[in-house]
Order: sequence, then structure tokens, then C-alpha cells
Amino acid sequence: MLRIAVPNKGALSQGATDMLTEAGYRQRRSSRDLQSIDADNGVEFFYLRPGDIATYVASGDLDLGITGRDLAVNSGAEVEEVLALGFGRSTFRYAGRPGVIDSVAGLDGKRIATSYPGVVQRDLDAHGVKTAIVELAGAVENAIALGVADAIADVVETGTTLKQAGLAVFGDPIMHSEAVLVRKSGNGAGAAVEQLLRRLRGVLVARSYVMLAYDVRAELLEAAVELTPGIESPTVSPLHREGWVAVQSMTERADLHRVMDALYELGARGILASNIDACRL
Ligand SMILES: Nc1ncnc2c1ncn2[C@@H]1O[C@H](COP(=O)(O)OP(=O)(O)OP(=O)(O)O)[C@@H](O)[C@H]1O
Ligand SMILES: O=P(O)(O)OC[C@H]1O[C@H](OP(=O)(O)OP(=O)(O)O)[C@H](O)[C@@H]1O
Ligand SMILES: [Mg+2]
Repeated sequence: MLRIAVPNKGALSQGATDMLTEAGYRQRRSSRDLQSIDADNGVEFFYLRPGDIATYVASGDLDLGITGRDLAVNSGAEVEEVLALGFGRSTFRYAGRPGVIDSVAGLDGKRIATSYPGVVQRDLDAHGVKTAIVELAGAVENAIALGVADAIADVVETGTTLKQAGLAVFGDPIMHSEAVLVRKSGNGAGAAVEQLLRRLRGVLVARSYVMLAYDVRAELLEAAVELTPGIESPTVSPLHREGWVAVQSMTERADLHRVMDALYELGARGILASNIDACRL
């Protein structure tokens, strides 16, 4: 059985469960279950604190884990990223009171509060700056006002929390994060891991592409196909109506309306977009 770690709660938990469910795996029934078995697919899931997942995977007891890139780096565990999963996106940033500290060099000799000391120490070392790290479990935005630190380093998603605390980011982003699938560094991928990867890649494609179908006059086909090149190549079928063809092509969701407008202007008609429920490419 493949043994996979999944976040049991927090910002990545629902996204991970949704993705595995879309990939055809049975997930736990209750948020209190800490383990569940999908016997049909030969997978056992372990629901763990997201910050601990890289440590379990690096120990070799679990084959794979879903965690945040920032959490994996923070743990210092010897894991490698197998696949970026496209949810749980955030940046990790320095922030402080505007006009007080506004550069990483300005952190020298100061105190910085964070829940991610591993990520912060690595970045401070890269900048050659000596700063005392104050490790806090959360709500680090309060640390400056309450006098335990001069600056903070934290996850920023929308920036709302920082703004409400009257803080502003400074320096370059320390890192960009999203949920990732990790395995122990150097571990090869057997057939079971390859199948899971194919399924997860299928979910990523199904989420980011739509199937576009339209009719167009045969002499406009080349121009239309330039707008909708698809992943391999579009499917073109004859229509009963003389001189027209039907085209089917996978198109990126983000581009969909721009492409549909351009096809219409070109002369294509009957332009239909449909969701892809699942795929293997
Ligand atoms: N708004 C967000 N807040 C916190 N983490 C986020 C957010 N958006 C994305 N993430 C990502 O989620 C992961 C952190 O999840 P985690 O469950 O540890 O934090 P949490 O939801 O804040 O839970 P807790 O506060 O109980 O630790 C990181 O990879 C982080 O980059
Ligand atoms: O940029 P935003 O969209 O505001 O999101 C980022 C905030 O969300 C998280 O806090 P969380 O709610 O998890 O509380 P915590 O600090 O106790 O972990 C994170 O630590 C930031 O404070
Ligand atoms: Mg949090």
C-alpha cells in the first residue's frame, strides 16, 4: 500500500482533500479521523499537522506527503518536490512599521518574530544579517505592537492581516509557496507513485483547461487552429454542411473568453466550452 500524508487541518486541508477526491481517492469521513484506507486504490492516508508532514516523509515511514513548500523548507527535512499542486498559494514576506525598518540590512541586530524560523534563518544567512529570531505559534502581526519584536516574517495571502495591523512589507519576497507533493530525497517513483502522479496531473489539467468546440468554414481552419492549438493537436471533423468543419480543442481556462471572441470575429460559429471532469494525457 502507498502511504500518503495529508494535512489534517488548516489552510491546506480542504484543498488537499478536494484534489485527492477529484483524483478518485476515497477520503476520510470525519475531520476527526487521523487515518483512512482506500483499499480499491491501494492507498492509506495519514492526516497529520501540515508542518510535520515533511519530517514524516523524510523518515521514510510514509511514501509521499502533501504540504506547503514553505513548511517543507522550514522543517529542514530531506524531502524533494515531486509536483506543485496549484492551491494554497502564498508569499512569505518581511514586514514592519512603515518607515522604521524598510530593508533586510536594517534587520541587523534587531529581533524578528515568525512561525517559520527555518525559512527566516536561511534567508537572513543568505543576506549575511545577524538577527534574533523570536518564534511564535501564530498571530505574529501583534508581536511588534506588543514589544517582543522589531519586525515580522509571515505568510501573506491577500495582505489584509498586515494592513489591519498597520504593517507594510519590505524587501523581496522570501519565497513563493503553494501546496506541493513531496517524497524523501532520492527515492525513486515506482508504478504506484506514477499512477498517483498521473491522476493528480489529470486533476491539474482538468481544472485549468476547458474543451472548446466550434464550427468554421474550411478555408478559415488554419487561422482558427492558430487560436486553438490544443495540447497535442485539435480534432477536425467534416460537417454535413458543405465547406464547413467542426473543431474540438483543449483551451486554457484563463484564455477562454479572449479565444472565443477571436474565433467569433474570425467567423467561427456554434462555439461551445465545456468543463473537463477528468483526464489522462
Ligand atoms: N491565508 C493563509 N494563511 C496561512 N497559511 C496559508 C494561507 N494561504 C496559504 N497558506 C499556506 O498554508 C500553509 C500553512 O498551513 P497551516 O495549516 O500550517 O496554517 P494555518 O491554516 O494558518 O493553521 P495554523 O494557524 O493552525 O497553523 C503554508 O504552506 C502557507 O503558505
Ligand atoms: O494575507 P492574508 O490573506 O491576510 O493572510 C495571511 C494571514 O493568515 C495567516 O494567519 P492565520 O489566520 O492562519 O492565523 P495565525 O497567525 O494564528 O496562524 C497568516 O499567518 C497571516 O497572518
Ligand atoms: Mg496560521
